[in-house]
Amino acid sequence: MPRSKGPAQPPAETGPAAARHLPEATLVRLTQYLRALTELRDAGRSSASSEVLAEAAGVNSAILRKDLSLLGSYGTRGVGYETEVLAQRITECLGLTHEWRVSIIGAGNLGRALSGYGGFRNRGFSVVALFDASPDLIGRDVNGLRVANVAFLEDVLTFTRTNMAVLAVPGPVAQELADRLVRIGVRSILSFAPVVLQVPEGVTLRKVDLATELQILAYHAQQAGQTGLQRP
Ligand SMILES: NC(=O)c1ccc[n+]([C@@H]2O[C@H](COP(=O)([O-])OP(=O)(O)OC[C@H]3O[C@@H](n4cnc5c(N)ncnc54)[C@H](O)[C@@H]3O)[C@@H](O)[C@H]2O)c1
Repeated sequence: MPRSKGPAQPPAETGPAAARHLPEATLVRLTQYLRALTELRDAGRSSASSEVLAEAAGVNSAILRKDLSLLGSYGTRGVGYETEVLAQRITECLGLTHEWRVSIIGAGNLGRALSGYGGFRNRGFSVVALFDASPDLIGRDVNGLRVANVAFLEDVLTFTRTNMAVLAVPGPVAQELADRLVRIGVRSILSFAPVVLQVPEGVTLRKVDLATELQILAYHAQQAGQTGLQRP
């Protein structure tokens, strides 16, 4: 892998949390604790009990205490957790003290919407490039980014020091693009393409499928006795 030419990688995490792999469900909840801590801190709370924090995050307080103990954070009896200190601890654990430079491949409906989403930047993710293959889109200004020609993917990824990529392209081209990303040294890929992608060890691939989420919702709705309209 061309490490000298490829995109920048943040330094490996150090410290206690780096030594272990946290369970996926814990990682999801850590992002919820971080959001809750930020809200509590902005509201002037310098500390919060596990119950208050759990309620703000929408989780069970026993689970919260267990999750935070995995980070070595136990809180203080009678005081709870210091919001600033805990927010910093979670930020470090999630790797959010590093700069994450995200390129989006595919400037269609989804890619354009994602590139304009303001919530990435204030969580530490900068969208640095947007690519497409269509002559109708290449060169167009989208949310302050000029759509780059995917033919120059490797050069632009290197130039922009991209270390995370989002695939918002049709399924049939997704694997080839994932392979190109991996070859240039991108190790974190989020795919919206409705296909199974293969990546080598050491590359983290996450897939988002809103249809699956809706199907799970439908299951729960049905279990709760709700019914949709009968499909024709
Ligand atoms: N996972 C989900 O929940 C979810 C939701 C919506 C869409 N999708 C999927 O996301 C993808 C994008 O959806 P959309 O609605 O934006 O589609 P779209 O057709 O609007 O956009 C796709 C874009 O990809 C570009 N493209 C095609 N081949 C390319 C290549 N080789 N390199 C770079 N760009 C290329 C096209 O020119 C187009 O602009 C589709 O695969 C769709 O099925 C997933």
